[in-house]
Amino acid sequence: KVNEDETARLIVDKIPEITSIHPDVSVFSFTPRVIYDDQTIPCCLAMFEDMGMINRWRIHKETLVKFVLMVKKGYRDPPYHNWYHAFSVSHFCYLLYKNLRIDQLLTDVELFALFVACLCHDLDHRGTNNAFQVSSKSVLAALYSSEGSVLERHHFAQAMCILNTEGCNIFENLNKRDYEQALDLFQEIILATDLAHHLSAVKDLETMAKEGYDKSNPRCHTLLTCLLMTSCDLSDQTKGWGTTKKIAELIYQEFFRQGDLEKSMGYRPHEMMDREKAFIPDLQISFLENIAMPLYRILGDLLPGSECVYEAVKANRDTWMQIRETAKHKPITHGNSFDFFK
Ligand SMILES: Cc1nc2ccc(C(=O)NCC(C)C)cc2n2c(-c3cc(OC(C)(C)C)ccc3Cl)nnc12
Ligand SMILES: [Mg+2]
Repeated sequence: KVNEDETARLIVDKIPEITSIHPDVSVFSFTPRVIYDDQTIPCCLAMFEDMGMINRWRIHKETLVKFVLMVKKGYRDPPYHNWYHAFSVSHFCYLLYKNLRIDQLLTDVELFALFVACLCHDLDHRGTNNAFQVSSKSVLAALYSSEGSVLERHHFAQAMCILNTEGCNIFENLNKRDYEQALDLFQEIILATDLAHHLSAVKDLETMAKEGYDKSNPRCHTLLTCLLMTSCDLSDQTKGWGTTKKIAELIYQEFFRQGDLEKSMGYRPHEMMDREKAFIPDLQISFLENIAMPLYRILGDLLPGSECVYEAVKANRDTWMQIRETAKHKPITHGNSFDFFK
């Protein structure tokens, strides 16, 4: 439940000038996770404002405040897939807008749908993945497993519930055409955060990177919007080593809890979810080499000026390789997988 006085204060207070949140808030190296929890909503309002979305889409401030508050409260508190993940993902979308002028490649409806999708893309995440929904016969699997992307369909459904809540529909003043397009894009972008969907699109993304972006081609718009969403989703990997290390701790806390659940259900968990088998440096090196680096490589090919982002991800992969060498030369410890995080 959204408490009244918190809403009232946010509505009465002026939306802060974005640089008053932090002077470096619009540079790629800035880590949004340093922002205090009670500053995250004012920062979201400031990002909407700074991107000109409040005026462009005639969003009532009260509606925007209620919407963002409902979204923040719509996240549970697993180690990784919580509100701070959604907030940091949304901040990277703001960085793409401020630094790479993506407003010259996408329409303003696509940009708006993308930023709102960043905020909502993991709503009500339980800290377990799609495979677990099916193996545990969860309610979500019962609802969505026939179509696939079980979690992502739920995240979208939760977002629609918020938009359909009295006084929370930030799309309400869009004309009919923009409204329908925005909601279609919104769903498509959230479904694009399913890793399986991304992996099936990589070939087409690589072709587009080679042939170049054609602004008049609708397929290019769809591919780019999905690529920008997944780039935002993984953006913790584009910061310094301190963030990469901290995120690995959170992700494997979440993965190992799922593995423990799977063991208690009589299943043998995936190695990356088994705290007794996982060797995190190897797992992170393969995730960065097979998923993250190719993704930001394509982004760098398509968006001049974003090469620095790819270089940051590569540097983090290199650091994991150093960690791996050191950890491998240590005597086998029978501690748990987080030992080298000490
Ligand atoms: C630091 C970091 N390590 C990860 C290590 C492994 C995996 C994983 O699922 N491996 C499964 C095997 C079959 C490949 C994901 C990881 N991961 C993600 C992530 C990305 C996702 O999909 C998009 C955004 C489309 C790429 C979807 C869900 C998640 Cl949790 N975000 N950060 C991470
Ligand atoms: Mg997700």
